[in-house]
Amino acid sequence: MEDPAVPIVSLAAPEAEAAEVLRLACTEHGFFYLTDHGVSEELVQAAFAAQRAFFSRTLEEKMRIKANKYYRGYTPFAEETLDPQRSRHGDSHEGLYYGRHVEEGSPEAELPLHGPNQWPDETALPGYRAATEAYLQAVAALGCRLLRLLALSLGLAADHFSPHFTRPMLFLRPLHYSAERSSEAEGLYAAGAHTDYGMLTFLRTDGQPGLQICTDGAAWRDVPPIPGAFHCNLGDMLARWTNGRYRSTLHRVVNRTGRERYSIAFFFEPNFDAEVAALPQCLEHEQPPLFPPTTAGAHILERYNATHAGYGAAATGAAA
Ligand SMILES: O=C(O)CCC(=O)C(=O)O
Ligand SMILES: [Fe+2]
Repeated sequence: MEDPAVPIVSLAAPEAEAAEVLRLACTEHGFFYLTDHGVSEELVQAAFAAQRAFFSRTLEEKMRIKANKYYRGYTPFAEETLDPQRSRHGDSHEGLYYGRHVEEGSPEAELPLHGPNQWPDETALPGYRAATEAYLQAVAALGCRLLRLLALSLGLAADHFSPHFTRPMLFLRPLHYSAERSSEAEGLYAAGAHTDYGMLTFLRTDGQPGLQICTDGAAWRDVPPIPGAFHCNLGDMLARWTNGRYRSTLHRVVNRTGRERYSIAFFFEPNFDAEVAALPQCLEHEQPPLFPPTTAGAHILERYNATHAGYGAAATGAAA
């Protein structure tokens, strides 16, 4: 077999071995494939079937669950511009956001991004909610497994990150890319170049190519899907936490096929109030931290505001 584009972390390997592969992947690539992860293919395919059914509804129907003030729900085509510098159009995808359910009126719902999900009508899309929730739960459990390995890979106790994930922020983001070909000349991208904001991202795609990464500041490299594997990558928050030792790598999606594409991203983030400050283990030779301490919530909100046209309006309750 040809060498994979980025390392493969197998959860079937002994923990110490997997942690070592993960460490190399995180320091050199910021991306890896995750295999033997235990999330059943049936569940994944059911989640994809549900999203295809949702995105095939009319715009009017989809807009009934337009992202609310908690930023959960539907975001139409071009609402997101991941690379405002190079893009002259909004990204050619539409999407959805779901998270951990937070009861309206509960103290936690006072926090930005925390609140109830908005689900499409069950009679129009029977089974949609069950398939999507089952997938969300499965990837969240996988996220917890990865946290252990991540801690071990940094030479920390396996449960180091656990206290920061007692009320995690979970963002499930089903995406539907249009068939429109990307054009660098026209500043049109399926998903513009960006780094992810948070801690860990778990991505599945429908098998269509398009995802590219840039690790050297110059060349874009394809990261083709491996059947059954997750694409995983690290976001800026983990780079901050590890004082730059673990990389948050620039990536984008380009459409060269003229075909539609579906993917489901899952962003696994700490509690809103979790403090994110450089780990002492990552401060070599008394080198000062590269970033001031922050909280997970403040960090995420800053990035949402920069990339989502609808976010500010939704969060303040203004008509978008
Ligand atoms: O759809 C993909 O392949 C990548 C999506 C992505 O990078 C993101 O949503 O942050
Ligand atoms: Fe991304």
